[in-house]
Amino acid sequence: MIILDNSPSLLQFENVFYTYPGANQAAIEDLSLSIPAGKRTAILGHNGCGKSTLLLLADGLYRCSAGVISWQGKPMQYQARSLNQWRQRIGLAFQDPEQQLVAATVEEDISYGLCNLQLSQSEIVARLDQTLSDFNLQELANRPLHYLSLGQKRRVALAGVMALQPQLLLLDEPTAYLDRLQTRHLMQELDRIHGNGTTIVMATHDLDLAYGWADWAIVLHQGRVLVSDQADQVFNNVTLLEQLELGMPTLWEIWNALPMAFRDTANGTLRERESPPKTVAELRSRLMQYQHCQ
Ligand SMILES: Nc1ncnc2c1ncn2[C@@H]1O[C@H](COP(=O)(O)OP(=O)(O)OP(=O)(O)O)[C@@H](O)[C@H]1O
Repeated sequence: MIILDNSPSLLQFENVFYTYPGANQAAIEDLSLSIPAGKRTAILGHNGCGKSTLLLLADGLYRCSAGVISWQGKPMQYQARSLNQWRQRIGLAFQDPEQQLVAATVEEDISYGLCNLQLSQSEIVARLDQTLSDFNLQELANRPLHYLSLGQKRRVALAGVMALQPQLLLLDEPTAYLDRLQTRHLMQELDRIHGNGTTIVMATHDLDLAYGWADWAIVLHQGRVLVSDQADQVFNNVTLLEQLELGMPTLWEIWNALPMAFRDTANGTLRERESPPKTVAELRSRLMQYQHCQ
């Protein structure tokens, strides 16, 4: 079921197909979706369901075998010049930052993309400085990339994408291999980026992460969209998530395992069902509120 959001759509896929050379089955099959502007969209699904392929198609790195991919209604053109413009609007951070980083040092890598935009020297320097500061990379600016940890490489790769000031940021499993602290830092960076007006799409199989972060969710299965809807609606669709064996977000499960009385909130004389909490802090605060009322 594909629900259309009221927000204007930035990116649309219409009946898109993609088959890898030599493969006998399509990785993306008759896929239609719309990415709402201003939202945090999570693309969910098992390994191999087509998340990375979808993002590579969205960035124009792969060309669909059939169907149309459009930006605000204008179909993607695959000539080098059009693709260059396309990629100024849409930035993609790869699952593996090693595939993204091309230069010798942090500073050179971030400058590389800026030089390709043919900006003036002063604009390049200004954007480089701003990006190093935004991503807290000043101390690493001259560090060779091969000396960096994976988490640092991810930060540099994301910084390189954001230096180009895209309107839409695509992230492929951005928290893979990151520890909890690095994940927290990344999510804070994403909050800042989103707060500055960038629409974000994140492909992930981490349901807990998506649950706490997304306001829109798309579930992929075998190269097709099964559902595209408000994240709360998707996470409340127990039948679908269980059928796909995707599991349920941990906080959602804890909340629903609590006795009914915990889950209702006093509102005057009425008691209303609250929506499940999105963070552990929210859950704790609601439990304390409940104990306080007893
Ligand atoms: N280079 C390739 N050549 C042939 N088939 C590929 C290639 N890359 C991916 N595939 C196949 O395409 C399908 C979709 O893969 P894709 O990497 O897009 O899935 P994914 O949802 O991103 O998986 P994961 O969560 O493991 O990253 C899978 O069946 C995969 O085996």
